[in-house]
Amino acid sequence: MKYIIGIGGVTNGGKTTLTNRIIKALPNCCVIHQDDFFKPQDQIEVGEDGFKQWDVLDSLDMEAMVSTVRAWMENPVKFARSHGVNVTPGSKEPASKDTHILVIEGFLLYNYKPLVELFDIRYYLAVPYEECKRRRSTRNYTVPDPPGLFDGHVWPMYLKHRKEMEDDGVDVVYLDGLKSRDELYNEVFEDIQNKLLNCL
Ligand SMILES: Nc1ncnc2c1ncn2[C@@H]1O[C@H](COP(=O)(O)OP(=O)(O)O)[C@@H](O)[C@H]1O
Ligand SMILES: NC(=O)c1ccc[n+]([C@@H]2O[C@H](COP(=O)(O)O)[C@@H](O)[C@H]2O)c1
Ligand SMILES: [Mg+2]
Repeated sequence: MKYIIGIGGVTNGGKTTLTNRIIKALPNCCVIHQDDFFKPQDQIEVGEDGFKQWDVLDSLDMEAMVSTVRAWMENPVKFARSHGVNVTPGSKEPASKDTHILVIEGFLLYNYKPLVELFDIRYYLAVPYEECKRRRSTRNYTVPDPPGLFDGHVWPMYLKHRKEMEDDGVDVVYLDGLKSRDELYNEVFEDIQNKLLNCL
């Protein structure tokens, strides 16, 4: 069985932190980080507001990202081996036989049609404005945020994409990013275990 899990939501919601714990706990589990698909800086458009438009689908090579997901779907064992993931042989237990899991994490997972339909379950981490702004101010991206980027571009784009996703009726499981790392991990891990058992 193949199972694709999305961990999406707002920047600094805790997606990467949660993902890194979840993938360690699941068997035969590969991961794809959307951050790895940002286009080079010189290809990022500058908006009328003067800011580089990082937080839009055009800043990402989404075709390459979907191709990577499809490569996993076609041959998860080959994908795992070529990405250094240990593949354990299918045990005789029905609950673990030939189960392959892919976790995809990123801030714009559910606004791109060819990707959104590939998920078996979609988690969505959210944190309020003040906390998001506070966490973001401590982050060091490969390209540092210029002054005013959060209020001028990042937060408005988050609200826009979230509204589009909700208007499109995308089915997501909301997670409260204010909960502790442990609480989030336990909640999501338990939910995944139950979903996997229901699938088998
Ligand atoms: N549950 C949490 N509670 C408080 N801080 C968190 C939590 N999860 C992550 N963080 C912190 O918030 C920041 C962003 O986390 P990160 O996992 O990189 O988020 P994202 O990938 O969604 O941008 C980091 O400084 C991280 O240590
Ligand atoms: N990885 C990069 O090359 C890069 C560059 C500039 C901004 N960013 C920021 O990364 C954010 C998405 O990543 P997180 O969800 O982990 O915060 C976006 O809000 C974007 O502004 C990333
Ligand atoms: Mg991240």
